This record gives sequence, C-alpha cells and structure tokens, in this order.
Amino acid sequence: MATPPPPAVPDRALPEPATAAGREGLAALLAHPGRAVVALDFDGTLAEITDDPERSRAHPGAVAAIAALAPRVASVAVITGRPAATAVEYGGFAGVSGLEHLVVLGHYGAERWDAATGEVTAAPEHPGVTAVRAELPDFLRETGARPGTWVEDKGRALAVHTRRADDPHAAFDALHTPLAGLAARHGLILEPGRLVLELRPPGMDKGVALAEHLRDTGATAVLYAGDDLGDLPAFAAVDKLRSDGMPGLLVCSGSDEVPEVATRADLTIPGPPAVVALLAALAEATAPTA
Ligand SMILES: O=P(O)(O)OC[C@H]1O[C@H](O[C@H]2O[C@H](CO)[C@@H](O)[C@H](O)[C@H]2O)[C@H](O)[C@@H](O)[C@@H]1O
Repeated sequence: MATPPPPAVPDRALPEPATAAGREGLAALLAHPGRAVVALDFDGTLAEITDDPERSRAHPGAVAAIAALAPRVASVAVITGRPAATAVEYGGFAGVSGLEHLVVLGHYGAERWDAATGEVTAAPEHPGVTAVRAELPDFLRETGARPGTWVEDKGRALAVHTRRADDPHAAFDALHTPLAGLAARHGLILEPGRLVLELRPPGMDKGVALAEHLRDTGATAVLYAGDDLGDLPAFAAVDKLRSDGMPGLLVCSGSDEVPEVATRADLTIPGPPAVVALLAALAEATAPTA
C-alpha cells in the first residue's frame, strides 16, 4: 500500500456553518466521528472543473486528506456521476494506506467500488443506453447542436457536453428539451449538470445512494459535500434525515455556475482546495489526543 504525502493544505481551521442545523451536524460529527459518514462528490468538489473530463484529477492534497480522515470516521464515500472505476483512477484512490475502507458509488449509485476488494459491483445495464448511443450522433446533427458539443460515452450512460461549444449556455439550453424527449422515448432520464446533459437509467440517484450507505454503516451523523444539480437529491436526503433526527452538514463546493446548491448548503467554501482543507481540518480535529 502506498502512503500518501502529507496534505498540501495551508489552512487547518474548521469553518463555521452559517445555519444552526449545519452547526449541529458538525458538532455531532466532531463529538462521535466513529459514527459519522463523510460523503463527497468528485467533479467540482474533489477535482477542479476542466474543459476536458478526461483530464480531471483529484486535487493534489485530496488523497492524503481523505486518508487522514477515513480511519477516524465510520466511512468516507465518494458519490459521483462518473463510472466508479473512472473516479477511482482520476482520484488516485486505489491501494492507498488509510483508504482501505473507502467506497466509491459511481453512476449516481448504480455502481459500487470497494477499496477492500478493489472490485466494482453494478446494476444490470439498461437497453435504452444502447439505443440512444446509436441514435445520438444523427439526433444531435438534426437538432442543430452547436459546434463543439460532444458526447462522453460512460458505458452505462451518455453525457452530452456543451462546455466546449461556441456558446456553452445557449448550446445547453437548446438541447435540454429535445434530449429530455429522447431520454424518455428510451426509458431513460435526463440528468442536467454543469454544462452537461446526461441520459441515464432511472431508479437511482445520489440521495438514494447516500441513504442506503448511511443505513449500511449505521451512521448517526453525516457530512455531504457537492457542487452540482446531481448532488441535490443527496442534499434532500440529508434534509429528510435531519427532520428525522440525524444531524447533518451540507457543504457546497462553491461555484457561481450552480447557485441552487449554494442556496441549500449550510456551508459554502470556494472549491476543491477548500474542500481538501476542510477534510484535513476534520482529520486534525478528530485525531485522538495523546
Ligand atoms: O457527480 P460528479 O462527480 O460531479 O460528476 C458529474 C459529471 O462530471 C463530469 O462533468 C463535469 O466535469 C467536467 C470536468 O471538469 C466538465 O468538463 C463538465 O462540464 C462537468 O459537467 C463528467 O464528465 C460527467 O460524466 C459526470 O456525470
């Protein structure tokens, strides 16, 4: 097992959540870290947003900060729209000392990678994805998709990206309704994200994935950090759990691109470097005292 270098993070102070519920969530995590789950989105939260999704990599301090925190909490889970194996690769999560119990829930929870086995388990593939894969190039041409629009084939889902289009927001807006129709015709759903429209199977989202993971681990407190629309079901799951009595902290990895997430969060911090600093600060605050 490789030992990660110490986290390259300057600021180890714990930020204060802006809401009472968030402060209660943080206090519960600090009081009983061994019963808390820390769940993290990947793109925009652990990794900076880039024009080319294949070039995304976790922040250089992310692995060390997670490895420092993971042994002190019930579980750290990465919950992502990426295929689980892609997040493991781009995160550098495999074979790292301290991450033996890391779980990566990919494709919004349809896939699960467990560091203990190094294997991915997955829901059956959806036939609609095969049909859309065949139809999508002609569909985009006929719909007049703007130059620079391109398709990421994720295996179990297809993501139409507009970040590299000549006018990214106009390209996104123009494709939203037609792609929702295409998805529905094939029994899929449209998952909008940061300049991406994903056609994927229904029945799973980050909220369901998070709630199941919390049940599996017997957690009594939760922190969830995300940046995008696909994270809102996890925010809703934490809100529901809070109304049922489980303390939780919702963190927005700050972005002007998705104000809906910042509005719902207890704590907004400026992107992956600040998320890594938060994880390092949590590791320090939960370290056993000598
Ligand atoms: O759930 P996440 O871990 O946040 O993954 C959601 C999508 O992330 C990727 O797209 C986003 O990041 C790209 C790289 O920074 C960026 O170019 C794109 O505009 C963003 O939407 C990924 O490519 C998708 O497959 C994920 O579903």
